[in-house]
Amino acid sequence: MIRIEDVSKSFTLHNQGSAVIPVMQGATFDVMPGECVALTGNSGAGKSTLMRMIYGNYLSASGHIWVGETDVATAEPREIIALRRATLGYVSQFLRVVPRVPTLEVVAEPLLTVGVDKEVAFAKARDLLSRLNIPETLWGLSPTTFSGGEQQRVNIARGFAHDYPAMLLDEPTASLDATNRETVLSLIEEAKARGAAIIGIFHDAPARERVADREINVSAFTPAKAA
Ligand SMILES: Nc1ncnc2c1ncn2[C@@H]1O[C@H](COP(=O)(O)OP(=O)(O)OP(=O)(O)O)[C@@H](O)[C@H]1O
Repeated sequence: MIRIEDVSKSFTLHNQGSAVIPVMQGATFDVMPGECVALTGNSGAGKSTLMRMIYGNYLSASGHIWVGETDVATAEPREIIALRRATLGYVSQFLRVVPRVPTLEVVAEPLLTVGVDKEVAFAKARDLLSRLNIPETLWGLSPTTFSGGEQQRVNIARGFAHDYPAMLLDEPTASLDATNRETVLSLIEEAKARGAAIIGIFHDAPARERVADREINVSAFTPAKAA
């Protein structure tokens, strides 16, 4: 479902004499439907950079990033938008929403966008919000004023609303209490069971050991330091 082929990346620091910093070289691996692969490696190894390239936020310098039939490395912006809408989900650590939209709508929106019936979409949103212990009294309010933990749980509910065939998870259990962490791990297990291909960064080692089928140490793709 996801195939990374010989991907490399360097950053050009335009404000520092256009210094070019190579951060990745020859990244190659794939993720099958129903499989969860955890990216590991030291801080600075390039885990987040790789996730951003797969989501199409960073352009890779070379190689291919297949998500289903789309090569994110060479896709047009409109193809990436279509991919994100139906195929590739991304649960980041922070919620970014349009102000004044009620929580229930924020969570149902990914389903409404792919044409799911309004009642079905809102029923799914209610179910996820209850599972993540967001009090019903908050569902009609915008999450902009919610606590950090509440926003994170709304973000997770939104990220799991649509059954994406491929998902990127950036520290999905970070700073959650034990009950909500358990719910998130169950959501990941359910997504795998329905065949989603998942790539995640989990600093929470027990969580990683539970949901990940394989680990890819991104340090293996760090370019050798220039002599
Ligand atoms: N936008 C950027 N401009 C310049 N350099 C960057 C940029 N983003 C990342 N880097 C560099 O790329 C390297 C990889 O960073 P990245 O954030 O991907 O690491 P990471 O493995 O996710 O680390 P952590 O576990 O600390 O989050 C680092 O050396 C970082 O300084």
